[in-house]
Formats: sequence, structure tokens, C-alpha cells
Amino acid sequence: MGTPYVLILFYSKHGSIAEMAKHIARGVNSVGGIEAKVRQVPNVSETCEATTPEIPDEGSPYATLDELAECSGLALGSPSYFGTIAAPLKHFIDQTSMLWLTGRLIDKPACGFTSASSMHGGHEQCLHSMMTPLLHHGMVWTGLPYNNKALLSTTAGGTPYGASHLASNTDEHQLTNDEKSLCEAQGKRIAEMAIKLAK
Ligand SMILES: Cc1cc2nc3c(=O)[nH]c(=O)nc-3n(C[C@H](O)[C@H](O)[C@H](O)COP(=O)(O)O)c2cc1C
Repeated sequence: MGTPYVLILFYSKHGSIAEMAKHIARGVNSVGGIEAKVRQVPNVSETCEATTPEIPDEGSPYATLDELAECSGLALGSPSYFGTIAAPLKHFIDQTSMLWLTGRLIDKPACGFTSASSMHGGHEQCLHSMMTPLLHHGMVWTGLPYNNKALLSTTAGGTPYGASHLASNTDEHQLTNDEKSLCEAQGKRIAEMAIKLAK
């Protein structure tokens, strides 16, 4: 059996979520005995099922259902689209019926991270919408507790429900220091929870 891993599974069209994923991975990899596996999902076509090359032109490799089944913990990342999960990530989740039927994800820790272009445009709501399917899978939701001081000082993203990024600046992918610190705290926490729950 290989090293246990936290799957960082995301969709990112313009790069903010991909940037957050790097900082979450850094947090995961700061914990001994577990590592980050960073995977994206492909976009979906507007008219029919898209066929994509197995290896994306850029960014992380595409996730497989086996990688989700085998993970010790999950960090799910989606841009906030009308306050909820972006369709490509929802499409991937909607292919997980077999994992639900076999209970493969029960008792594994999960967390969410999101990015939205307006301050009150759905950070919390999107994180809550990610929680729903993962609770159906029996996963244990882990938020971000307030001993992370950046939750009190942030003037951009960051919520107790999960890390978030406010993508309204000129360089919309650039995270603030507080946002980076909360992403790293989220990665560290999900890794520590994965180790605790595996015992
Ligand atoms: C279809 C669509 C819907 C969106 N809905 C919202 C929204 O409800 N609230 C918001 O603040 N931003 C919204 N946005 C902006 C994205 O959430 C934001 O640009 C995000 O940072 C994109 O992440 P990415 O750079 O990883 O693709 C929307 C963008 C698109 C394309």
C-alpha cells in the first residue's frame, strides 16, 4: 500500500481555485505520514458529453474515481457559480454512485474551498452546497476553527466553513496573505484529521 493521501479535487476555469489548491497542498504536505494528491476535473460541454484528452493541456492531471475511492481525506474546490458548485465538479460527483453504494467514503474527513468574485456573492453558500453530497457519502465535514487568527483579520476571503478567495482584484488569482494562511491551515487540518480518523 502506498503513502496515504488527501485528494485535492477541483475545477478551475480561470486559475483562482488552482492557486488555492497549491496552498492547501502545502498545508497537507506539512504533516508527516500523508501527502497531497492534486487533481482537477475537465470542463463539460454545453451541448453534449465532452471528450477530453486523458492528460490536460495544462495544470494537474484529471482525477479518476479510483483516486477518490482510495483517498484518506478530501479537499473539494469549486468556483462559486450562482452561489453553488460549478457544473464540471458536480458532474464528477454525480458519477460517484458506486462509491456511495459501497460506502467507500464513509468516515473519511472532507473539506471545501471556493473562490467568488464578489464579497457577498456566495462564498459560504457554495461551501455549504459542497457539504451536502459529501454528507450523503458519510464523510466527516471539517471546517476552519477560529484559532486560525486570519479568520478574524481577513478583509477578503476566508470562512469558518472552509477557505475562500475574493477574486475581485485586478490580478484575480493573487491570494492575500490571510487567504494563503487559511488555505494552508485547511490543508494541515484535513491531513491531521485523516490520520486521526484512520486509527
Ligand atoms: C457561470 C458563472 C457564475 C458565477 N457566479 C458567481 C456568483 O454567484 N458569485 C460570485 O461572487 N462570483 C461568481 N462568479 C465568478 C467566479 O466564482 C470567480 O471568478 C471565481 O474566482 C472563478 O474561479 P476560477 O478562477 O478558479 O475559475 C461566476 C462566474 C461564472 C463563470
